Amino acid sequence: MAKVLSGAGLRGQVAGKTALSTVGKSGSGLTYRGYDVKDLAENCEFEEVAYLILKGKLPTQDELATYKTQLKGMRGLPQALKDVLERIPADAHPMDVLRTGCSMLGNLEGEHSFDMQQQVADRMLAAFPSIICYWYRFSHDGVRVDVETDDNSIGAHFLHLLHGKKPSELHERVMHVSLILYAEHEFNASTFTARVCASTLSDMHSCITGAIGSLRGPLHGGANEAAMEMIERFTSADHAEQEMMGMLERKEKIMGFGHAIYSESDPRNAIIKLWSEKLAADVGDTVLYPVSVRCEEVMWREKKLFCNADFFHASAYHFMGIPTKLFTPIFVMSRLTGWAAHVMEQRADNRIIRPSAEYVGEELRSVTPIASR
Ligand SMILES: CCC(=O)SCCNC(=O)CCNC(=O)[C@H](O)C(C)(C)COP(=O)(O)OP(=O)(O)OC[C@H]1O[C@@H](n2cnc3c(N)ncnc32)[C@H](O)[C@@H]1OP(=O)(O)O
Ligand SMILES: O=C([O-])CC(=O)C(=O)O
Repeated sequence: MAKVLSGAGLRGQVAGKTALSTVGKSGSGLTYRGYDVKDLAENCEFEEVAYLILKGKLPTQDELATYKTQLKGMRGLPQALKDVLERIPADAHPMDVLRTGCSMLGNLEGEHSFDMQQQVADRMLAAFPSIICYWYRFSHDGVRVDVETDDNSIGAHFLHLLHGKKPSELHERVMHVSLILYAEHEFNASTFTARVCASTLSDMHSCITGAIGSLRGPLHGGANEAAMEMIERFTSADHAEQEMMGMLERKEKIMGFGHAIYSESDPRNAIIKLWSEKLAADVGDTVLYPVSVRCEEVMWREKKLFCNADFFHASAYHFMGIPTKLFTPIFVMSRLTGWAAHVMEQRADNRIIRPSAEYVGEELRSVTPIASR
């Protein structure tokens, strides 16, 4: 049954056109340029999907190899950017680091013409894992990592920089799947932010910096971190159930559940849940995965609320040894493709986005001189 889409938050309003994705349409729940996300997650690497989203078609073997080589060559960071990253304290939120990193990159390598948009998007795709890991390793371990790795994928590059060693095949595959699942999602809040910014004919770095700020909130991308903070407090499935019942009674919001558009399930959940289960077996987990499953059961039984893409990402990332505060930055590393493609789409058929407001303030009145107020 489709969700009734109306009311506050612009729900149900068509705010523009897109050829990039469909969300919650009958049949396959999520498609990128006509391909079901499940199909893409089963059969593709993230770089193929990034190419699809940014350049409009799935690459051939040769095109993919050339694209990956090109991205590999763009992983380095200018010294001035490294200097800025070294000044950001260890207790900063990594999403704020990425926001600053993206903005600084725009100062150093600005988009001077829209002809550069593809190149600027590719550069960010290659540089964001370097930015986040350079800062993380410097501020937490006092190490200046060499960000120019020869890893064959963005996900492997990220895990290599983070852990100081190449990831296992399993972890690299999970990163491909995760980055594919997060890559694009129509007019969600952060993408809409990017499109509003693009509609003023602003530069790509400004659009992406704004989008990072929108994704950071716990009602959007920040939910994967909030979900992790919740599930790690539970010591067993029964304990999880008991605590969740209390939270529901107190009408607390439970992060990682519900969705603005989907009504019965988020198609990305079943996919990442399966990988979380595999990772749980790989690390011998007997707590976090069963806890997560019980949370899912309780929320459906009590509220008919389902896990969104963020919920099982929490345990999956945790099993790969990724610190919780880096969860949402990984979302950025992926969603960047959707954001940039939306910016390009907006520019190709632009009118400044400027809705109207319903005025609910005072009627017209005159100013009382300050001495008489
Ligand atoms: C993957 C990337 C994403 O951004 S997915 C979303 C990530 N965010 C979260 O997980 C945060 C928790 N979820 C929420 O806050 C909402 O479900 C979000 C996603 C913001 C959607 O909001 P909205 O469209 O307003 O929800 P709704 O109209 O379906 O709400 C109906 C009633 O159910 C409630 N509800 C909803 N979600 C939760 C939840 N997670 N925990 C507890 N209650 C929830 C709403 O408050 C609403 O209740 P009521 O009718 O106002 O009494
Ligand atoms: O579409 C939304 O509102 C949020 C979401 O799931 C996403 O951005 O992936």
